[in-house]
Amino acid sequence: MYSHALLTPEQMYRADALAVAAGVSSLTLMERAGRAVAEEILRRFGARPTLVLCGPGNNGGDGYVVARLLRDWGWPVRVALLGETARLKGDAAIMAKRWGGPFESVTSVDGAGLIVDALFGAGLSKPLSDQIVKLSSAVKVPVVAIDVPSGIDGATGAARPAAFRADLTVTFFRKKPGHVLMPGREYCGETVVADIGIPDRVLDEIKPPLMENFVPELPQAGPNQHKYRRGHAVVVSGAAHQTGAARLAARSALRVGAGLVTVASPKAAMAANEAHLTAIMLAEADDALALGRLLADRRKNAVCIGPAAGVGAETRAKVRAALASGAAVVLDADALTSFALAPDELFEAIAETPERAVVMTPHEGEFARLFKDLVKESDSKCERAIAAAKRSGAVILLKGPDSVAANGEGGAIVNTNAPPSLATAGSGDVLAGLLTGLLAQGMEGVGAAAAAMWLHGAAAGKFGRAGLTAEDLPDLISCGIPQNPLL
Ligand SMILES: NC(=O)C1=CN([C@@H]2O[C@H](COP(=O)(O)OP(=O)(O)OC[C@H]3O[C@@H](n4cnc5c(N)ncnc54)[C@H](O)[C@@H]3O)[C@@H](O)[C@H]2O)[C@@H](O)CC1
Ligand SMILES: [K+]
Repeated sequence: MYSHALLTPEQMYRADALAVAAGVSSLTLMERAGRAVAEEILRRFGARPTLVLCGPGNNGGDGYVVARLLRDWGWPVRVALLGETARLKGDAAIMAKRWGGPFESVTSVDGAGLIVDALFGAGLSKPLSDQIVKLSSAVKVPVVAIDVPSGIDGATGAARPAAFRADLTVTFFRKKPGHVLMPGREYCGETVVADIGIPDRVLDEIKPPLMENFVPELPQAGPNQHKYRRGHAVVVSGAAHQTGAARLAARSALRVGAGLVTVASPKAAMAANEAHLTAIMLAEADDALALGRLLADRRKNAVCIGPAAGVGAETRAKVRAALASGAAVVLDADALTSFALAPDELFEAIAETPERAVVMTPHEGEFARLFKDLVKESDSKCERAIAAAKRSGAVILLKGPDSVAANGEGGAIVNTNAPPSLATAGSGDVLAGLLTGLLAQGMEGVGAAAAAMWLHGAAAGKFGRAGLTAEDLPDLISCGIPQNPLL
């Protein structure tokens, strides 16, 4: 159940402690951790002069194990220690003794063909010293980081100045948020999760609420399926010269399996929409009142508003009409910005019908407009999204290379399959459409958000060459949606 879980450093300490309580000694965990790192190194690199940089805590302890094993396997290994051997404690002191070789001070990386970064892991608590900053800036050879690259916050992915840039990071039991959130993910290079014998059942006690790439079961059309049972999605069109975004969203909703999709268009944009739509239906809804009337038909069970909707009172009124309809609502782009001066009005309107799903899909700029005080550097992207979900009563899909979907109960899913090619005009409209299509098929909010961002990334990944445009994306969804795309 917790195969996709992410553990904060605190939760990882707890997992270690529960494993120890269950009879695995902490020294055994350290030996296995170091062995796992050494084996991953052996798998990727030929023997070469290796410098293991060891810090004062247990991350350094893992480093001594790596040094001993590589040396025993015939590698030329040096160990540099930050601090003094006399001050080492517990398991790290034991492993330093078992290394049995000389200790250098941490002054230079000259002569090394590979660096093992065992300076700081979960225990990083302050900025890197000038001495370490100088050292990390001088590294020109491959770096293998133990647990996390030194200088990266395992809980948030934040990078201290001159954090180590690893080619490979080996962590233990489960990834930490810092391995998947930016910029941490970039500093980790390839991340490998090693099994060090912590039993999975410790997670039943910890109940980690954060996950990576978790996609719930997707809706499937059965043999007796009828289009009216697959939901009816409505996408609100922008003005006459701003209709493309809504059509991209509408096409995506249809591709992802909504039974019917209607574009609700202002009168002046009818001709433009009509000229471009075939399988997707078109209905005139010139103002909020008309949109409310259209949505009074309860078979229309999911609405998307925001893509090129325009910023202002008209969009605010349409958002209120969508929220009052009782349908699931996706609020994107201009629908969010329209409430920048009065976010509480939006949250109050959401609170009026708490039983239906509302999902907001802000990028960082839109997020900052609605949740100014939640933009704190010390908080992880997951914490910010969860806090925003709690305040707004909506599921928050906070977009970026590390999109996060969070609900008000404190759960969050980080998506890591999105290639950089998704940073293209209209890509967000497709995401909003996928989400609307999944909600129309009855998925609950955070599940639909997780599935939409995963399918979005997977579609872009399938394109597999330069030149991806948002128009390509809906058709790449059509390659069949497996029951669980991660299997
Ligand atoms: N039983 C366990 O808890 C296990 C822990 N393991 C390893 O243990 C690590 C955690 O060990 P620790 O909790 O000892 O933490 P660390 O080894 O990450 O660092 C803690 C030490 O570094 C100092 N420190 C922190 N930031 C500093 C900075 N910027 N400049 C100078 N000194 C700084 C702290 O004062 C403390 O002495 C994990 O990352 C993992 O590598 C593994 O051996 C697996 C088992
Ligand atoms: K490290």
